[in-house]
Formats: sequence, C-alpha cells, structure tokens
Amino acid sequence: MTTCDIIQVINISKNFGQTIALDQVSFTIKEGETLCIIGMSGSGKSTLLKMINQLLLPSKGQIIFDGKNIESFVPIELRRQIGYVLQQPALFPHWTIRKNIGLVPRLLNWPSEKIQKRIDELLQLMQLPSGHFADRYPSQLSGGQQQRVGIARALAARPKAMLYDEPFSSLDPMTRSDLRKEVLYLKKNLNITNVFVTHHIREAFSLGDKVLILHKGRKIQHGTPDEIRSQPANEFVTEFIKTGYEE
Ligand SMILES: Nc1ncnc2c1ncn2[C@@H]1O[C@H](COP(=O)(O)OP(=O)(O)OP(=O)(O)O)[C@@H](O)[C@H]1O
Repeated sequence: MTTCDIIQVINISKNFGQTIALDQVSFTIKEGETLCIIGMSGSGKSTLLKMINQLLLPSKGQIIFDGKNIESFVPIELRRQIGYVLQQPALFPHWTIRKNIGLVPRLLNWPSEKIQKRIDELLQLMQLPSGHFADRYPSQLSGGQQQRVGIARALAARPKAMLYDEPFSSLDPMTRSDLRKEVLYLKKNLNITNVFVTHHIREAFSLGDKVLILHKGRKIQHGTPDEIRSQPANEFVTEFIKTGYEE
C-alpha cells in the first residue's frame, strides 16, 4: 500500500448460496484515478461495486476506503464520501430536480442557503441551466438529462469517490457519447476517484486510467489500457478485446 491508495480491495470473495460471484479479488485504486471494470455479463462487476459502498458485504476479505475498513463507516457517512450512479438514475418522481439533487446535503443537515448554492453549481456543471430545469419533475426530462441529474445528485456532497454502474447503457449512442465526454470533463476538473463499470471495451479504454478485467468472478488483468492492449494476460483477454472492438 502507498499513502495515496484511496480504495484497497483485499482478497474479496462473495458467494450467493452456491454461486461464487467474486473469487479472491485484490487491487488498489489511487486517489484521483479512474478505474474501469469490464467483463462479460455475470462476471461480478456490479457485485464488486456494491461492496465498495457497503450495499453488499463480502463473504471473505475486506475493503479499505481512505484508510478505514468500510464496515466501520456509518452508512450515511459512506454515502457522503462515495457518490453512486446507477443505470437508471432512480430519481424521486414527485420531487423537483432541485429537491432530488439536494437529497444528501439535506440528510447531512447543511444550511438551506448552502444547499441551494450547491444545487445551482451542479446544474451548471452538468449543463442543465437552473432556470430551465431546477423546478421541473424527472418525467419532464429526457433519459440523458435525468442521468445528468443522477450524476449531479451523486456529486452533491462533494464525495471523494464516485461509483458508476453502467450509467449510459439505456441511452442512445449520441447521448451516450455526450455523457461520456461529460464524465471525462468531470474527471479532468474535479479531483475525484472514479470506479466505472461498463461492458463496452472502448468506453473502458477511453475513460480508464486503469482497467480491471473480471471473468467468472476472478481478476484476469489489471493495468493501464496500453499495458492491456500490448500485453494481454492470456488468450481470453486477447479475444475479449478483439470482440469489443468489433461491437
Ligand atoms: N442478489 C443476488 N442473489 C443471487 N445471485 C446473485 C445476486 N447478485 C448477483 N448474483 C450472481 O452473481 C454473479 C455476478 O453478478 P453481477 O451482477 O455482479 O455480474 P455483472 O458482471 O455485473 O453482470 P451484468 O453485466 O449482467 O450486469 C451472477 O452469477 C449473478 O447471477
């Protein structure tokens, strides 16, 4: 471990009954790094992500976040420090966009003025002008706009890390490409560690400083996109990369 490792995943295994979803997986993520996790359906990507923010507990092993075992965090404290963006943003339908984005700061009892200021900042950052969007309801926004709100909500309390679980998979290719650029912009301009699950190899290689390849719950390779391209760990990785580029 070095001092700038913000997340350490140490020998994690997860079973659901007879199913081994993850099998002795270890890796570390440095502060400010973007890690993309890729693998085929059922390879354990979402299970791993959910364990980083304590939605699931490991069967074996441990996860250290910012120097502390994540099991020792009170859940709200972990939510403040780790934003979570899902495939469907799951906004509260009867709440305005403003109220949705302010969720975590309200739970943390921030003063109202500070919450409103932060919401306006985030709407601007996500290119959703406040005058147009703040008082609308989620159903009055497109899928891509809703996902922008989902990202704004996850960023609201200035987390140290963001987890993205296939956030663009239900969007059309153009919107997907716009949002990918937005995530690249956030990556360059906010000093946040990102863990991004995708099954699009191009997406993983364009967004990730590092890429982790999982297969049947096992870590197959962990390295920079260049390392993986130039020195694939085995035949599976070679084929997987080739298939991805043919998509
Ligand atoms: N709550 C659960 N109960 C039982 N089995 C589960 C549960 N969650 C996941 N699994 C199993 O664990 C394995 C890994 O699932 P996981 O959702 O992590 O894969 P994934 O790589 O994210 O897949 P996808 O790309 O399809 O979302 C699968 O075999 C899945 O069926």
